[in-house]
Amino acid sequence: MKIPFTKMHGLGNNYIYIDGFETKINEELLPQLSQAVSDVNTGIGSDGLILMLPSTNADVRMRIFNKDGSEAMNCGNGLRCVAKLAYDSGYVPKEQFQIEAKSGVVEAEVVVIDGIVEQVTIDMGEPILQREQIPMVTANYTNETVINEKFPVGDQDLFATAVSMGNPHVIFYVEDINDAPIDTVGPEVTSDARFPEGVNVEFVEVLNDHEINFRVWERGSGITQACGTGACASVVASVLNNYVKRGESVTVHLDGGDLTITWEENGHVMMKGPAVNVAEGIYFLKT
Ligand SMILES: N[C@@H](CCC[C@H](N)C(=O)O)C(=O)O
Repeated sequence: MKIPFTKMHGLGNNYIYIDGFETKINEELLPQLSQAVSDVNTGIGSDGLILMLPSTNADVRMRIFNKDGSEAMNCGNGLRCVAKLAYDSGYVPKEQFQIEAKSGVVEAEVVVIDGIVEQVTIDMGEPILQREQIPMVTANYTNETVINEKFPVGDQDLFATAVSMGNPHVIFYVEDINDAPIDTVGPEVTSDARFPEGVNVEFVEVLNDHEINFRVWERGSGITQACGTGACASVVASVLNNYVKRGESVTVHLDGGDLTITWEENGHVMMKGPAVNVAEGIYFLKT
């Protein structure tokens, strides 16, 4: 089967995008297709697969599969790229519109320069802070929320803040982002039994009350250059830990560039950043 695709990235977090308005793929093949296209040696090379689809309750719908084939509930960088793809390809001929993800419907606004979308703002909605909804399981806990809570990993006592942006995130603060134990703690914590659905693992260095450094080990994909939902969760965590202020914008420096995130007074998290086309082509799926 020949599958037309667009490769896009948001700050280096790159996915293979398939236009599901045009191309219909058997549902059961999607996990294996994500694994196959993501492989840099035998596929195209990506952090996973994203489908842009018609929606019955929004203007367009996104489905996201990680590199390992697991389907995720949400993807911040993916939402910005789907917004660009939907607008640039003419499916959604307006600058403000709605995108449906598995985690719910969000509002998108595109910034168009010379007819092409360059930046996208997404209203990511309200974070989920209740432990059991993240979901995180802890024996005999006293607090409903998980803010700077002792979290032993091996022989170390780390301190965790947990936030869901429709998908689960755990944030650890470090003195220097360059020393973040991303390739040891990342893979260990992502499948820790305390997170029954797994978790995206983030390290944050606070630079000042408007800027943080950020690195991520993504559930299902490993180290990526950026994670939009993770950046949002990290700003929420940084408000909860009194490092930055609610209602003020924070620049998140990720490996692939910067995102501007604000946890608004009304409870919604706003994310603004770029969406970029890389290539178009045909993938040959062996069935
Ligand atoms: N890169 C994404 C998040 C993708 C899904 C995540 N790995 C999960 O399993 O929840 C983003 O930009 O938010």
